[in-house]
Amino acid sequence: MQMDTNCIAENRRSADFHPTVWGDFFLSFSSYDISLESDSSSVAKLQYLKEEVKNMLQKTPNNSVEKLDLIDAIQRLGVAYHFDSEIEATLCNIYDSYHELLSKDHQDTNDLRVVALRFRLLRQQGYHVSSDVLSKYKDEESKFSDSSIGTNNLGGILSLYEAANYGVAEENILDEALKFTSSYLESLLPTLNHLDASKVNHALNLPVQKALARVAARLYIPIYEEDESHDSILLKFTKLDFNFLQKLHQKELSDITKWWKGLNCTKNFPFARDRLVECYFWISGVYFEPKYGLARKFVTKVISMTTIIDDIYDAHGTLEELTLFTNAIDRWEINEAAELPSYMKCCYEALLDVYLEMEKELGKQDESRLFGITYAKETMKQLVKAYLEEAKWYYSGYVPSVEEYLKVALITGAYTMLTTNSFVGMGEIATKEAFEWATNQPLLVRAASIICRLTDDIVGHEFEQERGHVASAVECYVKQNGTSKQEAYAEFQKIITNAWKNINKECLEPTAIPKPLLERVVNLARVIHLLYKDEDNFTNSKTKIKNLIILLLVYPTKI
Ligand SMILES: CC(C)=CCC/C(C)=C/COP(=O)(O)OP(=O)(O)O
Repeated sequence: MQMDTNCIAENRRSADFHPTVWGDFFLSFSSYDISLESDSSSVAKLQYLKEEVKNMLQKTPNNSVEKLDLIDAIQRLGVAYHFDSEIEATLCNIYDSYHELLSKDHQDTNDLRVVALRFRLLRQQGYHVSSDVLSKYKDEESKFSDSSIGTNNLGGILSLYEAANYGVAEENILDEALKFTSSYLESLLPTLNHLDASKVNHALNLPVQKALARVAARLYIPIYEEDESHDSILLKFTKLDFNFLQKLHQKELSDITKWWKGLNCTKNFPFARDRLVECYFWISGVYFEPKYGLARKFVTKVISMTTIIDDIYDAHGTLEELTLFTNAIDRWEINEAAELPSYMKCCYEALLDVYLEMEKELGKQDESRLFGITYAKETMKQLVKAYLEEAKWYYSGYVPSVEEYLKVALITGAYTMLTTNSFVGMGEIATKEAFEWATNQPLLVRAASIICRLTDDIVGHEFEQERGHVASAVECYVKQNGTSKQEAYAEFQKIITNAWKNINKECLEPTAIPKPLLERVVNLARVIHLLYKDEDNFTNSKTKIKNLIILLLVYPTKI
């Protein structure tokens, strides 16, 4: 039966989200054809430079400081994906001779910059090397201090700071190092020259461990260029590669914009956030490499639909409609659409189409890979059931305990759904075992979900409460403990810090599932750090995220 939505329309909440910043802007990039690039001179140049960098990697001795610096630069510049096997082989070799190296009385082994860099590169690669190696940089009182580290040792402090971000639980020495270096770097800022200040600001804003590869690369390129010690071949290769990928991303976004226009959001979902480009930015943070093009397209569509669905549950839908919608999703059957009010029907059909299209695309490649879609749909069903649970709490004015809230709100953060959906287009590496892992709340996904939920609640709860929204973690905490909001924020920050430590731990060998899959989850957490750390830059997308999108997806880097 078709419901009359007009008669209850006046009771609906509205959040007054600002309209899309981008409109049809990316449609203009429709003519780019990557296949035409394959014989062009710019691709030949790119290939040539790539070989040069590879040669450089092969020629530089593994036990040299130059090799560590080269790997660090390649990773920071966002081109490590071209040299995965070379970097893996080098770091494996360094790890094998690590203890021997440390026991030798060698000048490099005492240089904090080098010791902390080697430690970090190995941890980043998943080797659980001991942080005790840093204890010799403490003073007699067993504290890090400027005297123990040496004045004028900016390189050493920066290197220690980056290393300290890779701590796991109970690694007090890294906690102390992070605390000391963060405040020391802050205090140095006013005294530094332009280049050093840029390095410090970059590190404080986006430590390597929390940085999305493309964002970090785009911001690091000018810093690297300004540094006289840069390698000009690597720099040239990085810029060409950045621009080449940018064109590819523009074309993908153009194609997805065509699909989005077909949904006519302004007419069909005027109450919802129209954030397609921001969603693409989110998912290209999860994977940016060319080989994940199909996966990117699929998950961008999924997350854009989820944004509309979230706004239906949080604001526009009545409880009766939401119950209908949840049941229809649970049955996942196109005929169910007939039972829904027209705005929901539109959304339901579009959502089912997204999965159907992916099923067809995957089926063309390999029928045996379709099982991933079943897992992906299942997590979408769980997500809307949790949305409904929150809507019921809202309508009954119920404020749960923090524990009860998180049981539901870690699902409504949508990171289990996005993790699972992000595996679908990743090919053979995403086995049934990997999907089982993703859907059973493993520690890594739980940690990313905690970061997502608590960061979002800290920055968003006031605006949400004003417009009428289920209690967030902040309201639940305050009610349960009779404290101030500030105390709740402080407690949640501690939980977020621990969640990052769990992320670090889960990325150490031996990992539960292959690392390229884990990387998606870590990147999901990194997106939150970037977009939600200070405010909800996704919902209010006119400033920070707009500028990042301009840097990443509009203007090429100057060659
Ligand atoms: C992770 C996903 C799916 C992102 C898509 C956009 C989205 C729903 C963001 C969170 O919005 P919100 O702050 O309104 O979320 P909530 O209503 O859960 O607080």
